[in-house]
Amino acid sequence: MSLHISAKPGEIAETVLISGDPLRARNIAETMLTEVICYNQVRGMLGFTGFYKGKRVSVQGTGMGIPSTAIYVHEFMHSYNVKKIIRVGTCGAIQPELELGQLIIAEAAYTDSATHQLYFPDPASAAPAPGRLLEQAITLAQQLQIPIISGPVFTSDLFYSEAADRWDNWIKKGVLAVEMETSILYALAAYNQIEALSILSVSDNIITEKLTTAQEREHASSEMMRLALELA
Ligand SMILES: O=P(O)(O)O[C@H]1O[C@H](CO)[C@@H](O)[C@H]1O
Ligand SMILES: O=c1cc[nH]c(=O)[nH]1
Repeated sequence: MSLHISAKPGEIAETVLISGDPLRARNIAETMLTEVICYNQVRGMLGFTGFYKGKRVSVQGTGMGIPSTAIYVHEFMHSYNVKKIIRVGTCGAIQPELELGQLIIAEAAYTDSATHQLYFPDPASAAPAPGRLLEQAITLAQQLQIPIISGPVFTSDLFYSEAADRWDNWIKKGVLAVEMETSILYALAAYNQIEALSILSVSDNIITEKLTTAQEREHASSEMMRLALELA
């Protein structure tokens, strides 16, 4: 047991899918896994372990943002010996051509978060996806004929921005989308030499102002979940 996860030793698999939304974690467990156990309900951050095509995998809600995600990623690595973490999240696209539901594989994550700068002091550099999951996911998506695009994302501490020009520089740099967890996942995973990847589904386009509902975000894209589970 760790402070925020009540799983007994051995109850969490070596590969964990994480999602900001704990109800998305439950949805993945209920619809895609067999022989499921719920190993965590502490603070409502649901965690489940089950099997996908015979392979043991866990899925855990982390809550929103860098500080909350850092707690779960730390406890997975240091208390449960987790070796691969795959984020299945939603994001707001900042390139106008990106449609709702488009899957993005985060090659790297920029951020202006001060927490992240404890690991990556240069805010102009992006944290790359650590390990081989990135190239494996791109190959697998081609084999499974799941349309994806890969590129950099931006991890923000703010969901709502008051500044109208907040994204201008990042749009010019070719950043595809904004979300709130990937940079710390990549930084902590690299620091501890484990593998990590974020697969994101576009839930809104900040430029065109197209939106999905909260319920659609809970269920997100079934192709994203399939790609993540095949990768696991
Ligand atoms: O869908 P999830 O995984 O929660 O990810 C995105 O959605 C939340 C904001 O609505 C933030 O956590 C952001 O990163
Ligand atoms: O962080 C996020 C996630 C989804 N959509 C956004 O606009 N921002």
